[in-house]
Amino acid sequence: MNWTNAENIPVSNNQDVFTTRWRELIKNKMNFLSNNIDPRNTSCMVPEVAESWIRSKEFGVNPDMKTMGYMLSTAEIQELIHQNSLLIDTAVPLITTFKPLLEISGYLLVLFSSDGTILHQEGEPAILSSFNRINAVVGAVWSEKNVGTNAHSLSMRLKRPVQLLGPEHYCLQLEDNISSASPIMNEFGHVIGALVLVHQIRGDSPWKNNFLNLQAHTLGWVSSMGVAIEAQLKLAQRNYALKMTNSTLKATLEYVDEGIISIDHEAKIKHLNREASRILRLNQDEAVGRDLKPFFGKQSNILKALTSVKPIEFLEVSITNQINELQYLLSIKPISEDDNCRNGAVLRLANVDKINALVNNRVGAKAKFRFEDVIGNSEPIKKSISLSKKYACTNENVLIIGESGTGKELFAQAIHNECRPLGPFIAINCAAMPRNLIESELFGYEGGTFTGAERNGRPGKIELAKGGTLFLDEIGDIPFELQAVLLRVLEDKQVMRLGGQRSIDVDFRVITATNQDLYKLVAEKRFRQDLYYRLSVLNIEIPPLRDRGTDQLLLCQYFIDNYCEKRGQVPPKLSYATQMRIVEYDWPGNVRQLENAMICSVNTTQSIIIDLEHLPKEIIESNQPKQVTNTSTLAHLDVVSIQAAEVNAITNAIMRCDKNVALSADLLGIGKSTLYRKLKRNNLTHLIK
Ligand SMILES: Nc1ncnc2c1ncn2[C@@H]1O[C@H](COP(=O)(O)OP(=O)(O)OP(=O)(O)O)[C@@H](O)[C@H]1O
Repeated sequence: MNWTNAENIPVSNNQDVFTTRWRELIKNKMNFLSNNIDPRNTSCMVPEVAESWIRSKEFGVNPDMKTMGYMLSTAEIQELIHQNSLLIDTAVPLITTFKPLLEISGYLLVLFSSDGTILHQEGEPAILSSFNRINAVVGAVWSEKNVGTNAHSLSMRLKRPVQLLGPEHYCLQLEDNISSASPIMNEFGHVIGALVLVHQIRGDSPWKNNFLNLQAHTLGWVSSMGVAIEAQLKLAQRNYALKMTNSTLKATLEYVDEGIISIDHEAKIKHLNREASRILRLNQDEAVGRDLKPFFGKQSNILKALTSVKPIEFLEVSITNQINELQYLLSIKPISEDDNCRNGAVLRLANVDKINALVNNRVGAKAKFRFEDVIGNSEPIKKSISLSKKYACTNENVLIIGESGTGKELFAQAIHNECRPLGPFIAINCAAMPRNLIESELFGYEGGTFTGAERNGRPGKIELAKGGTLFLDEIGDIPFELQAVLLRVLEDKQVMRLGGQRSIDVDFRVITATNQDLYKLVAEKRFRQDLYYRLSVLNIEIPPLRDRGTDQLLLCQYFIDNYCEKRGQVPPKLSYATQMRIVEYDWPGNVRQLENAMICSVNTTQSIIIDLEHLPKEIIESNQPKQVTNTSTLAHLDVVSIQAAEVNAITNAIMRCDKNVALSADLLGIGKSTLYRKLKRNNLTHLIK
């Protein structure tokens, strides 16, 4: 039907407000469309509607079009539905509840996306099919740009409910409708869609009906539906966020390699991660609701802590599952609403072995030397290396015998790295440790064992060596009374802490070292014979430095190069006389003494030569030099040639005399002209410039 001619509308004497408004609107639209008369200047026009008419005209919308909007492609529709899934899932169930009412009342309820595309609609079959005829179907885009002024576009633009009365719609096809629209906004106030309730007025003279009351109701209805959808959306969004947080938390907990258990106020399991279910040997379903207390046996302090409001940190506990008893570090964080009432707690179980490995790593309980680091080509050292390599991969205890500073620990580390490189290397010097501490150091202690001890107890070095090597240096100095305990640990491979009740399994290898004659100590009853035999299953002797021939000079250069490299310095060379003294010297302190002597010499010399005078005093003044019978000892060495010695001497003198030629010549015991000649011959004239 066409109501665009206002003159066709009969005006009766008792014409009501509604009819008058309808008539005026038609008149205005005709004036605007045909004569371009600005609709904003008319009293019956809502300004926002007038502006929308103007925009619609500017967009080039044809007010007489028969089918409205345009269709999206199937793929575009799928994408749109996916993007608006939360809105659709929330709004459609609500719209559906009104379906029976809509079907008998001549109404159509339509859900639009924020860009004006139809997402869903329900209504009376007659109105639905009449709207379908003008392309009001799911996937059709009905924006202001292509269908002109309409209620849903205006409500989304103005962010408030809007009602359009028949001729207020821009297109003729919509003029027999009263449309009430409510925008739908998300929690951030962004418009995400709109809901429209359309009432189609049928009959030839719609203006005769007073729809004022109806208008008020429909606008109220659609607005409250909009509010309800928004509330549902917020809830759905929160639920979604909560779900996401929950699954992120779950994934994080699964990833953590510690056992995490949450319990209620009675210590019943509420949730546990994969590691905890592995520790307790319970799958996650059977664990929920189970009492956690039995897993801690009779450890009364833990049983109390499980239901207490006080947190605990890193308490050593043993957990008994169906198969075995395991050591863990337990932390409990109570969850309480206030200080006195506890709702539950979260427990953390950290694997003691992993923590020990971490601590060992951090405190440097690692062996850094390998056999490649053992410097020496002499027959005696080559023999020690080859024997050590043979013994390295057996699991037997090894006793290393050698004078002080010969490299016993170096060999122990190399043996460890050959077969247990990933395990800890725990070294104890039995001579350096106070007698009263050595026992607790070795075996550890339980909490409260003695005054000054840590409250929670502490593992001993033997426990820390689990999976690796325990290196007991100067084993001859271990107190006699401890020898029996050590023997038992070595035999049983179990350790009991001081003050403890339970034995802890320890798998480790023992390497001992001594510079004493252990068998003599046995004869003197200062060392237990049974322990001696247990420790010395395999023996390795490290030769003293004086028996290693030219290894001494190899070691010298190795230590000089190493030291200078660290300091970014050019390594000096040993003069012939220095080399002679080094091989003659007896080296009572062995390699350690030689290393220190080289560090001292590098620091003393100011030049590229280490001369006799730069060696430590005891070596220079040593009055019992070892006789070098065979000068071929030095033959393979980097012996300084006479010319090189001359260059060194001249360089040295000129540097010491601050480039003063006369003084330098004096110092060298030659004349000035001879010095000039030598400088020239050796290409050293740059030194005096
Ligand atoms: N053959 C070698 N090659 C390289 N460095 C060595 C060699 N022998 C010993 N050293 C070095 O000499 C120093 C002393 O060695 P180490 O501590 O192993 O001797 P030790 O016999 O265990 O001494 P002590 O009897 O005093 O315990 C260390 O810095 C070590 O790295």
